[in-house]
Amino acid sequence: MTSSLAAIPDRGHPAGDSQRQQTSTPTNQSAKGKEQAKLSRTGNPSSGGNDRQPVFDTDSLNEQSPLLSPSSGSGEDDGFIRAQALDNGEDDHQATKSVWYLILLTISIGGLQIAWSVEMSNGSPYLLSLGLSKSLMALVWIAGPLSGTLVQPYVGMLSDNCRLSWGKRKPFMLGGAAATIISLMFLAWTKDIVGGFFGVFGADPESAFVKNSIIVIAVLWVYILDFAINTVQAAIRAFIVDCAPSHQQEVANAMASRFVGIGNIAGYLAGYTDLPSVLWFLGDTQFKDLCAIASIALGVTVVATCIFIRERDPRLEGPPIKDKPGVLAFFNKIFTSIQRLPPQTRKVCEVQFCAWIGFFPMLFYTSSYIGEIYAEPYLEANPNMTPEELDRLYEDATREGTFALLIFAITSLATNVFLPFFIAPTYTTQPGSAVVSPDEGGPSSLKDYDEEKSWLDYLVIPGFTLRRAWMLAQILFTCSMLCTVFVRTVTAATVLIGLVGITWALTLWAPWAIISAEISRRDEERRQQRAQRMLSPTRGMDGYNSDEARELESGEDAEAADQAGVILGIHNMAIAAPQIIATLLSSVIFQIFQKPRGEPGDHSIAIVLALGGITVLISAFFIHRIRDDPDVPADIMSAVEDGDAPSRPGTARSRTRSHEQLPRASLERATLVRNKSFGGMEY
Ligand SMILES: OC[C@H]1O[C@H](O[C@H]2O[C@H](CO)[C@@H](O)[C@H](O)[C@H]2O)[C@H](O)[C@@H](O)[C@@H]1O
Repeated sequence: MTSSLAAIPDRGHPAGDSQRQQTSTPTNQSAKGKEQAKLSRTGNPSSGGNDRQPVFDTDSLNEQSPLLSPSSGSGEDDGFIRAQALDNGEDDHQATKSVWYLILLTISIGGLQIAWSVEMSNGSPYLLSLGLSKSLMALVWIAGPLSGTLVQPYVGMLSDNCRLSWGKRKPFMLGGAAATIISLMFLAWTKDIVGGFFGVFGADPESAFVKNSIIVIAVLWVYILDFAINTVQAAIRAFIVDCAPSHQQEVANAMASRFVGIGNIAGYLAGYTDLPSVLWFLGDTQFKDLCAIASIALGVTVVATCIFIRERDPRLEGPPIKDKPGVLAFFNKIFTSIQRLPPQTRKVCEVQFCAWIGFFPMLFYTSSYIGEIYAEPYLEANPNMTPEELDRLYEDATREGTFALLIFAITSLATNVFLPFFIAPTYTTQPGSAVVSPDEGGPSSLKDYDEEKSWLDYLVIPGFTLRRAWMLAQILFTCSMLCTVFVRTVTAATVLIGLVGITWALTLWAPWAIISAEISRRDEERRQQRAQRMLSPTRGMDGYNSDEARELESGEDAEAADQAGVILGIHNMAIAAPQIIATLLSSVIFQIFQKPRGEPGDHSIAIVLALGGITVLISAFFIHRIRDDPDVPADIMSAVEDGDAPSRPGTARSRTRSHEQLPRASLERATLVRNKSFGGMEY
């Protein structure tokens, strides 16, 4: 795998750096590596070339260097690995990334979303067309939440412990994508494959046996598909955390949510188009064509991400935790990991757990809700419709409902595109930053503040942080859902659903941004600690002495075990598990309030939606308890807010002055980086 940082412009590196990376051959790297890996005092191009500060020459220390092979055992090479580990504090991955990098990093989640939207919007009609009964449909719907609850933490755990040279997440992204594509293809062609197979043995394709076999196998493929999709989703989310720098987690996740929005709309629009007449070569039915499109989109985007974005070599992290095999051990591990979740992540999980009880009915029953409102006056006017008339009425009603979902998807995407420009930045300490005082050469970590203030900065609403926007969006959701009980026109109901598109946009963005920033910071701290350990002469190549290595193997150093994969997996459990609860609760409410098909006055869905709105209100309260700047000491924060420290991008002159005013101790802690939420036009 080639170095992505050589291919993609990276603002964190002067052009000369990346050019050198591109032109360095293994031979000349090894030749100059030995002398340049030494700690040397050289001019730092990032600081204008007029200062002298301790730097490592990263030319000879990049992860492609043959000198850095963890399997190498020579003392000299060991020295290089240690040097690189020390240098990790300022490694490529913490440098500010360009918008192109972020696009390539997150585009695969858009490809995946097309697969999701095809399954969610067309999966049920397809299975019904095969003859599956509506009552058994619930068995299929439960596959999504079930796989989300089980697969994502498992994949997270496996990928955290993966030590393949090409990365921890890429094997799961590529393997999961291949499995998703295979499942989509088999699902779409089930009738042909199963019918053809039994046909070889002379079975009648119209026989009950063949038809039932087709249904059973199709349902099986839906389960495999959901498990495969969740594998890719878990790996991509962790990949974003691993590959975006800590201070760009907000913007990376904003980008990801845009791709989710684009993927959704692309999926819905493809569903509207008469595909067999245009894409006949992909298949003779709408569902076959949709599955083919989703497969191509997923395959292309995942491969693009894997080719252009370089992961850290996980072998440099030392040996993986040896988890005990077995189902019990897995649940035990998850339970332990839940107990020691990082504080912000724990709070976000509480929010998600409550919120998704309310989101699930909104996502799944919206079209039926709008449809009921549409049908109501016709049913009142004509209580004795024939089954055919009812079918026609509900077909029109479903179209109205689907239109509302399209408005919802458009509002959501528009919010994801434009809202980031208005969000006030939060601050984070940057563990990967060099802590060097100005008199020693200036803090290179504060390069963000060198940027000129652009006109986009004037769009920012002071105090309107991502967390507050998220909280307000949840309250908006509650208000909209409570209104569903009173609304009686399709237009008004469509407006309510359009409004909750804003909530959905923030749901796809804020939680991941908050969690990812926290995990990314912790990972970086851990890398630095490891780097320090590696400098100790009593340590092994993995940075641990023999006692620590034993602890790790036995899982005693449990704190070190929880990385992005397992934490994000647990976060996904907090999304998926409440969907199971919501399914059960809503079926109870339907039992009580639902009226027979064709009878007016059925408001059962509105009741479910309104109750969901209340659980989302509880989640808004939990958001209220999350801090905007959890890791920034109060004195530093107030210095920033008072303008004593560089709070906003300003001129280099003002930056330097405010730095000189800070005491050394504060300065060291004030390796403060702005967590930008904005859209990417700034790059
Ligand atoms: O988080 C964004 C995603 O939300 C849904 O996925 C979640 O629910 C699925 C079951 O309905 C579950 O399998 C998955 O693990 C959860 O993340 C939604 O289905 C996706 O479209 C969306 O990207």
